[in-house]
Amino acid sequence: MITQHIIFIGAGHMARALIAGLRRQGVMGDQIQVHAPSAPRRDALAAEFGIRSLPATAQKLPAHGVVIYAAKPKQMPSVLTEWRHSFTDAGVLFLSVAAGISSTRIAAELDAGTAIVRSMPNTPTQIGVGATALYARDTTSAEQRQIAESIMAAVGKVYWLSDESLMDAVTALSGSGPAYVLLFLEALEDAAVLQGLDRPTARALAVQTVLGTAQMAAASVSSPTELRHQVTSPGGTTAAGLAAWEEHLRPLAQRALAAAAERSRALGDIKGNTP
Ligand SMILES: NC(=O)C1=CN([C@@H]2O[C@H](COP(=O)(O)OP(=O)(O)OC[C@H]3O[C@@H](n4cnc5c(N)ncnc54)[C@H](O)[C@@H]3O)[C@@H](O)[C@H]2O)C=CC1
Ligand SMILES: O=C(O)[C@@H]1CCC=N1
Repeated sequence: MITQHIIFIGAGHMARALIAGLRRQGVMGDQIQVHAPSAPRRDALAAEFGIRSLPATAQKLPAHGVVIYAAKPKQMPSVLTEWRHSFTDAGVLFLSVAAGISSTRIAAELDAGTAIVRSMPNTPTQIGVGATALYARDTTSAEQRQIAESIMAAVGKVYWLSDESLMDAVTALSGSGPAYVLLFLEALEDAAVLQGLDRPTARALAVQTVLGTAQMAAASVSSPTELRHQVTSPGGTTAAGLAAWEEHLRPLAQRALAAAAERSRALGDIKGNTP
């Protein structure tokens, strides 16, 4: 059970996905507060989820609270400057979801000894099926690691990394991944419409096919390759379709993940990042 007070800095898409997931899991509205400069944005979250809405200005943190950094990477320096003195209270955990920003960088801006966990969740957390990678600095106690894990496990699957440099690859895969899958769904839907299906039927069949296949892969001990062979009759329709996919898909996946990982590394260069 999550009993800690959870303080969100940032009221955007990722904060909303996490808050929605935590509330669905029974975390109480009065355990969660959200800080952001835009009152309409944070007030909308407060109204939707029954949580507290507060300005972006720093305030005293509750003992053993968890601060979830969910503003943009480029806002991290000014936010840390604003909040750094609030972290002097023992037991507060800083849990970042920001792409690219290393825990070493965060630690340099906060009191030595502040507990820091860096994470990379994704938007399916909002319905409890997220994928989150976590990395803890050695200033983080076993109990605080467990708290970070409980928060992210409440909204999906959790994977610990022992090497923080892998976070860029994780960001490229599961952090950005929902957008790739959604683009794939759009492309399948449009291609099916081109083949004559009406749009609602095309969309429903595309979504159910991706969902069912992902569930089958998750439930199976067989590899994706073995499962794919079960679908592929010699000389059949699947083999014909796969030949077209094979021409581009693997090199494209490599290019896409390399580009996203490179962008993650660039976001970590706080002076050079733009979004
Ligand atoms: N959207 C996604 O799928 C994922 C996003 N992330 C990370 O989550 C973070 C937030 O991303 P999004 O929610 O997509 O962005 P967003 O643009 O939707 O939200 C950013 C929020 O930060 C707030 N903000 C700006 N300045 C602030 C300040 N000084 N103090 C407090 N709040 C401030 C804004 O008002 C806004 O509510 C980023 O660091 C991103 O790298 C991580 C995983 C997935
Ligand atoms: O696009 C981004 O930068 C963020 C990080 C992972 C998903 N969205």
